[in-house]
Amino acid sequence: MTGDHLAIEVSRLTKRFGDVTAVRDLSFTVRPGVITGFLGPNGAGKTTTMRMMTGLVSPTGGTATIGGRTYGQLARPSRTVGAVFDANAFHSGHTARDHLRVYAAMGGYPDSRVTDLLDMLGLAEAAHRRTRGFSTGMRQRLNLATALLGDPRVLLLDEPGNGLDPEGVSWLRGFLRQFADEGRTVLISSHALGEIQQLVDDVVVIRRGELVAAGPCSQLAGPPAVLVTSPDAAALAAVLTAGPANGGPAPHVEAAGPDRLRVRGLDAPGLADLAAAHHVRVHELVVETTSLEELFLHLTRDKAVS
Ligand SMILES: Nc1ncnc2c1ncn2[C@@H]1O[C@H](COP(=O)(O)OP(=O)(O)OP(=O)(O)O)[C@@H](O)[C@H]1O
Repeated sequence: MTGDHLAIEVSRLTKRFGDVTAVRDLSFTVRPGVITGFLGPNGAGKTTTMRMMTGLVSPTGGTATIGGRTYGQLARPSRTVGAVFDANAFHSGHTARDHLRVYAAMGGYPDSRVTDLLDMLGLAEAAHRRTRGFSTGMRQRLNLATALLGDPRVLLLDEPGNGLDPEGVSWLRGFLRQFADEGRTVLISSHALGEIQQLVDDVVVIRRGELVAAGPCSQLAGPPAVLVTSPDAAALAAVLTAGPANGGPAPHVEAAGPDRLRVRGLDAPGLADLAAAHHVRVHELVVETTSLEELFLHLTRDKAVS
């Protein structure tokens, strides 16, 4: 199956609940083969959007399709899309195996699939324990197992990092990476960036139901800046702003302290070489990358109303 069959396409999606517009004219694409983070502050509309992707909520306007089809148009939806929404949606008296068997029976999947998934998600030893005693991490794994029953090619996870310990996050990262490396599509929502920053390749950022930014993290964050410390900072700034001898664009330079400059548009080796060529002393070079956290705060900050 080629990638396009696995892309999620959200087009002019809108959802109103009475007076509340939870999602407003939202459009973005989620591509297969990578992990996409769906980010936004609490109440931004992430869950509502994901519920519309899976037919649990019907849009007021627009469409959400998977491989060109709405959820309702998919022949066997659980073979295409697996979704995890609520970490606590278990019958507390059921064991992990019971829980999976109920869903397997509903989807028409064999018992052997239940056994395989319990193994695959590290739940084999807990298979006969009642879910009421499960930790958050175990609940998340069981939810994931449920979503994976149909061996779907698209996985939607709503706040999967919630309550996971570092080991759980690391396990989830490995699991999702493998899933994406097989060319499948992964969309995971979060309002807590720290939880998914190490996990995602692309991001879709929304705020108050509207798109704020979308694309690969590396592109959104922009090229890294280089912080250079030099006792000859003024001389270095002059050399830099004069631009390269070949007439190419000059890097952008700003003061970042008495002996420091922040330089964009020239990488650290280029900067060091240029300084050496002009006999300008350099004491320190630090490459500054914008973290997703900073980007997110910047993008979702409430702008002053003019
Ligand atoms: N069934 C509903 N009826 C009325 N309002 C709703 C309903 N579901 C969601 N909303 C409202 O829509 C808005 C978006 O909610 P949603 O749960 O989609 O946001 P979210 O980004 O997932 O938030 P969180 O990170 O807190 O889970 C909120 O204002 C919420 O109160």
